[in-house]
Amino acid sequence: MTQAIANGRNGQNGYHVDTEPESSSISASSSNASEYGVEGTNGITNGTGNLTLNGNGNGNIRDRMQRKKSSPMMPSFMVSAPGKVIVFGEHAVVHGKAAIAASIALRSYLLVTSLSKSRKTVTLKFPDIDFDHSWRIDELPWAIFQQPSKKKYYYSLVTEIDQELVAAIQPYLADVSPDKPADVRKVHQNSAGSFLYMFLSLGSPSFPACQYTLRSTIPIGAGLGSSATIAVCLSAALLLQLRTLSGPHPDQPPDEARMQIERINRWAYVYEMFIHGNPSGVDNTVSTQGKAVMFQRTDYSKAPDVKPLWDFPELPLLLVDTRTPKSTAHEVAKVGRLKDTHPKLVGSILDAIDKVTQTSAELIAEDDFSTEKEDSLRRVGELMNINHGLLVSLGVSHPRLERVRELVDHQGIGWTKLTGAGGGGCSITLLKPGVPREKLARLEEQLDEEGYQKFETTLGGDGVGVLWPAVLKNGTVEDEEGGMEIDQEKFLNAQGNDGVERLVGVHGGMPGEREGWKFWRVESNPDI
Ligand SMILES: Nc1ncnc2c1ncn2[C@@H]1O[C@H](COP(=O)(O)OP(=O)(O)O)[C@@H](O)[C@H]1O
Ligand SMILES: C[C@@](O)(CCOP(=O)(O)O)CC(=O)O
Repeated sequence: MTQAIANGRNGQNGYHVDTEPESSSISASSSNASEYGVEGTNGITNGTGNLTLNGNGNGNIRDRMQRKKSSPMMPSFMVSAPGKVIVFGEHAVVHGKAAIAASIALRSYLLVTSLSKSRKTVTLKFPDIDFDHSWRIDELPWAIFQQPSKKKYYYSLVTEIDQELVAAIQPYLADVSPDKPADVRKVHQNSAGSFLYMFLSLGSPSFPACQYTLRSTIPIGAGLGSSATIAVCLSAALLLQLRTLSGPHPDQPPDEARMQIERINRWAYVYEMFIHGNPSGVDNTVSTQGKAVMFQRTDYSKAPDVKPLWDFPELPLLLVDTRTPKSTAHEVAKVGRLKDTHPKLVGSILDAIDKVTQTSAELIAEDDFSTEKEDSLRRVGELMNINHGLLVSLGVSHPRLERVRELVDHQGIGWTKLTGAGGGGCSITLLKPGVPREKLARLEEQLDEEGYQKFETTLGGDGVGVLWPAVLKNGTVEDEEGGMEIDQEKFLNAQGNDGVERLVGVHGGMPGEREGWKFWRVESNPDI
């Protein structure tokens, strides 16, 4: 049940009391407002049992709002989300088949800084892609987003992008990066459009002025889900600013944590839909939840089936970036066209990929499966090779990916498949046990000479995390008692990926956990 409560100027402040069907026990104000000592700007709580409505839905609320004190600014905070590899099932997953994906240690980091009320602007600062733009909040097209037939809430399940709303955003993209080359400008406008769609859907004209500064250690457009990490970071940040998330905190019951993750994931998917058109949602799901998942979306009007694979093995993987840019939308559309032209044939290739995914899930669930056993690794490796062959037949490989197979598989070093959309991007190799060190060193040299980038990464880390407030102990002279505040300048000045990791990383560039970052942990819930 949803009761939208206007403050007398229908929808002007976007105040609403939401009783989420599947979550009526979780309050919109939740524990974090008090936990973090934040008095919000636009939250009216439910779940407290003391909020009543009169006939026109605004009486008591209006009284209270008139009495509402001016609220202090939110502290700066950070959100982080991991990239992913698809181990089995990319492309087939767009057509309703299962895929297995796992999070990786490379992550995006978003710093949210509040501005004084007089500023009234919202800013995106994405230095990795040289994008910086501000909008005046009160000039944005709120009216159309808040029409009763269009209005969405933090818990809404949005499964398609509304083209009328997209059209309403267009004028606000016109002055985005006017001096950049057309291709760069398109990327910036796409980022801006996705953000505005989510901001306007969730926010209100009274949303606090703020800046979103993003840095990422994930190569862009390489098949490691970089766009999904941004989607997840922005979704979590907005929902936190609206105080519609509880936690994360260490004692949080797993089913409450699951609900928070579900909310973040739903809105991250909206961002991904805007950027990609027809994404399966596997990237944002694994980025939100972390670890590894078996994912399937048979009906695009419903939420996907997501089965966490808590015991996903720590496979010895080599991740290689071809450094050849690709477009996910382009590769997905190519497969779609091939399917339209040869429905039966492509249908059976997609079925075969599904079979590979299912077989691998069964294999790694076997009691005697072990990453120490050659036979176990060989069977997974063979499935990866089959999956790659099927992707080749769908036309989504690339000569640079085939060259990795030549250098690695044909030398007996491992089993390789492309990961993500293909057409460039990255490959993953499952390394054969017992390959001589010299052989591996030669491979690394050769990859380096040919302009490939190699990543050593672990699979299955934490999903979306929050650092609230943005204060960390870095063991430097800048640390005051209680830590060092991460401000925008420090964040922007961090040198390269290592600098970002050292300054704000969830592990601080070291093994183990760093104090400060918190995660919604859902492991112990057997139902998801
Ligand atoms: N570090 C970043 N900063 C800003 N935007 C980014 C960043 N990384 C990715 N993006 C956004 O994501 C898009 C790439 O997404 P996509 O093609 O799906 O690649 P990937 O395979 O990495 O997910 C970029 O065009 C840009 O809009
Ligand atoms: C090809 C696809 O299965 C994965 C795309 O991954 P990426 O954008 O290359 O990280 C598309 C999707 O699942 O939406």
